[in-house]
Amino acid sequence: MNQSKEQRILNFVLQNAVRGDPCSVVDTIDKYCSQKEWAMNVGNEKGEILDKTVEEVNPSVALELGTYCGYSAVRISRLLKAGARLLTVEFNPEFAAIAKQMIEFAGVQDKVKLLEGPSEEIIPQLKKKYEVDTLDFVFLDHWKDRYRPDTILLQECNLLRKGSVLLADNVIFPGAPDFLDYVRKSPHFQCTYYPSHLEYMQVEDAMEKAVFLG
Ligand SMILES: O=c1[nH]cnc2c(O)c(F)c(-c3ccc(F)cc3)cc12
Ligand SMILES: [Mg+2]
Repeated sequence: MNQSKEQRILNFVLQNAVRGDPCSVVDTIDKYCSQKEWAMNVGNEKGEILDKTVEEVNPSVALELGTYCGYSAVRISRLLKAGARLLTVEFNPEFAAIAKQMIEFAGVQDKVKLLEGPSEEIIPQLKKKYEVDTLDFVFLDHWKDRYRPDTILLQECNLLRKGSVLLADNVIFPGAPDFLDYVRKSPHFQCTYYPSHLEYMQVEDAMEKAVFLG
């Protein structure tokens, strides 16, 4: 049976990146996806905005919604301090299987817990099943129609504390207008807009940072 694009990306990393070196994994995925096949990794330009936000927050507990091939899970976890952890949620089992191998090859498996299933089912389990108190950082990079409901669900589950930082990818393309409207109008969030470009393309995109005010 012929390979999926995601399997081709993983194979390229296994053959060309340095095992145990997260930066080489990130750079190798970017090389493949800019030169051979486009894929929906956050990419290097928006990835630098992600890096700066993670470094600023320096989270002990981080959540990612939308693992895909593991690019941003590797990118985020390479910046985490000793003992800090990233929980990453992926709905698609094929993507989750690729991401698991990507995370292990990068050598960040001790910092990353990959949770397979729909975000709306996993978020309510984080406190009891995954021993989360509150989240310091949340990267929203899954399905654009879930950004707003999952942000509300995180609040309902008391997973955000004063200062928790949400960072959302693709708020321009494909776009998450209801999410932007919600966080920008809410008195509980302080928002910042970061214009950028769609990964590997000269198409406008942006990221939105929303700090929970309690
Ligand atoms: O579904 C997505 N989840 C998370 N991130 C995405 C992304 O960064 C994209 F560019 C895109 C995308 C897909 C097709 C296009 F033509 C343009 C952007 C989709 C997603
Ligand atoms: Mg994205």
